[in-house]
Amino acid sequence: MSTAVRVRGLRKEYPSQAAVAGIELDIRHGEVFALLGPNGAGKTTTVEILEGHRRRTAGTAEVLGEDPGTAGHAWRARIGIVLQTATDAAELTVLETVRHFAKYYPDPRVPEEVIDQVGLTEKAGARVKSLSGGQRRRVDVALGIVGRPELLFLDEPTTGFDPAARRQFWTLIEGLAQEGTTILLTTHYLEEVEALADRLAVLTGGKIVAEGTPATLGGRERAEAIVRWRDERGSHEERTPFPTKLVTQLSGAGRELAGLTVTRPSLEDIYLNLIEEKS
Ligand SMILES: Nc1ncnc2c1ncn2[C@@H]1O[C@H](COP(=O)(O)OP(=O)(O)OP(=O)(O)O)[C@@H](O)[C@H]1O
Repeated sequence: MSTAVRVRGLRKEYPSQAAVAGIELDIRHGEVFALLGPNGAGKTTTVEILEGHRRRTAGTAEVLGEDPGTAGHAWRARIGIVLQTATDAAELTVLETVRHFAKYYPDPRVPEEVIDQVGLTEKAGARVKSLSGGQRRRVDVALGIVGRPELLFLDEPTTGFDPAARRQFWTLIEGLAQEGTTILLTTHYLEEVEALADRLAVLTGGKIVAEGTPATLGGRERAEAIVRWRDERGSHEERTPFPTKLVTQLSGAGRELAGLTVTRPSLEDIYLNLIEEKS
């Protein structure tokens, strides 16, 4: 797989602080990559530089083979963007809005199909300004994908979605990924990362502090398991790298262990540890 996004030594300095303080990033074609980090970590700044919407102070960035700071219309037609702030509520209907945006692209998706994919078919004839916040966010997603982008930027795409809409959105993203779309996602939802991302990077204070797959981030796969059980002496908890061995010993000759659970740290546990260590 070749590289869709390549970033070296990326910096963005404001008079008061460095919002991005030297980032290296490689995202392969067809990959779903998540950027995570607390508020103010530099995620949106990074993504906006890669979209060509913000100038960098130093470093290099290559997105679909071009420098986003100087790339032109043809490049812009190959990327899709869902910004953090919702589309201005217009007088146009959902269908009119999606049709309007489709005209900017050389090979757009069929507007009605896109509206169906984001679950807004019943609202196709409604004015965008009459929609709820979560429904408007779905319009944003529709506008981000109508141009059939090779690379899709999603900045906190599911904020304001109800749980069912979020699941539906994940299915949509999985479908786009299967078609080969490269996706760069920022989100605060760890379960979203677990469901969608092939790889992720954690950003704090403008720096990448960890990178990996959801299963391996921060040594997650090597983390000790916690075994909990109860017996006549009370509740017990033991940490061990070998939970199967411990459970086998405890259960002896088939003895049933009351309240037995074996847990490993969740992605959220790992993430929160990383953030705490670095702050
Ligand atoms: N135009 C600006 N002028 C000065 N500082 C800015 C500007 N834009 C962003 N910053 C600062 O840069 C830092 C990074 O902001 P950024 O929006 O990239 O964070 P983020 O990780 O996307 O946060 P969130 O999760 O809240 O969206 C913040 O401290 C922010 O205050």
